[in-house]
Amino acid sequence: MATVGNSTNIFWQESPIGRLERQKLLNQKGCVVWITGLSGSGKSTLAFSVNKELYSRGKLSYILDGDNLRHGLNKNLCFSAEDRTENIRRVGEVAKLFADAGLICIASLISPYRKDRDACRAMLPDSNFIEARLLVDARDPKGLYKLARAGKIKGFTGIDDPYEPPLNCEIEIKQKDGVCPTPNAMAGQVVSYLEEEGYLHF
Ligand SMILES: Nc1ncnc2c1ncn2[C@@H]1O[C@H](COP(=O)(O)OS(=O)(=O)O)[C@@H](OP(=O)(O)O)[C@H]1O
Ligand SMILES: Nc1ncnc2c1ncn2[C@@H]1O[C@H](COP(=O)(O)OP(=O)(O)O)[C@@H](O)[C@H]1O
Repeated sequence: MATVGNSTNIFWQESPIGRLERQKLLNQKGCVVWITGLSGSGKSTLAFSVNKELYSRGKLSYILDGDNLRHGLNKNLCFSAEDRTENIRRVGEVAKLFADAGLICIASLISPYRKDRDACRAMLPDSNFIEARLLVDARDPKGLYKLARAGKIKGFTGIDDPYEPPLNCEIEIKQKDGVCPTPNAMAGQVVSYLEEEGYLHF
């Protein structure tokens, strides 16, 4: 008998087909690529590009994008510190399931708090949490910064809400001479890392 959180009398059920069998089937290793950065820094663009590049190499990945998940799984959450923490916790748990399924799970969320990202890292076995930080000038295609600067959106990350950069991330994507790398170049940096670390083969 076990108690987990608020659940009592629950038992873990182990399937005879496990992570290793699925990884062998897919000829890849499940992991989470966690993309963090300000709104408009290119998280979704990078996620799409990595997803496409992996697809072209016959590798299965799946994107968990903050904006999209707030249309469903996380539609009851707002942008208070408490709700952002719950947002990241839920996505971390879902990402863990996708990695266990053998997929390369690409999570792209602002995830502004270091402790929340570190909690997701701690959910994953071994070193299967790869944190990629986008350190580039944010763009404003949705006009949100303009609204936030005008005081029309309160608690906007980077304006009147905090962003805590990673202290030790696996991948940092930066501008060179003030120029942002192209989406393909950014994705190349991530895919090369996955290749070098052995995630693209079983
Ligand atoms: N207050 C505030 N602060 C930051 N962002 C805001 C806010 N309100 C709405 N949005 C829009 O929500 C998108 C970010 O959602 P996330 O789930 O990634 O955010 S978080 O990780 O919980 O902080 C973010 O999308 P991206 O621009 O793709 O990052 C915004 O479009
Ligand atoms: N590497 C890049 N080079 C040029 N434009 C980019 C690049 N990455 C993203 N963009 C553009 O910047 C804007 C914000 O990108 P997006 O991926 O939506 O960011 P985020 O998901 O972090 O909010 C979009 O208009 C996108 O087309």
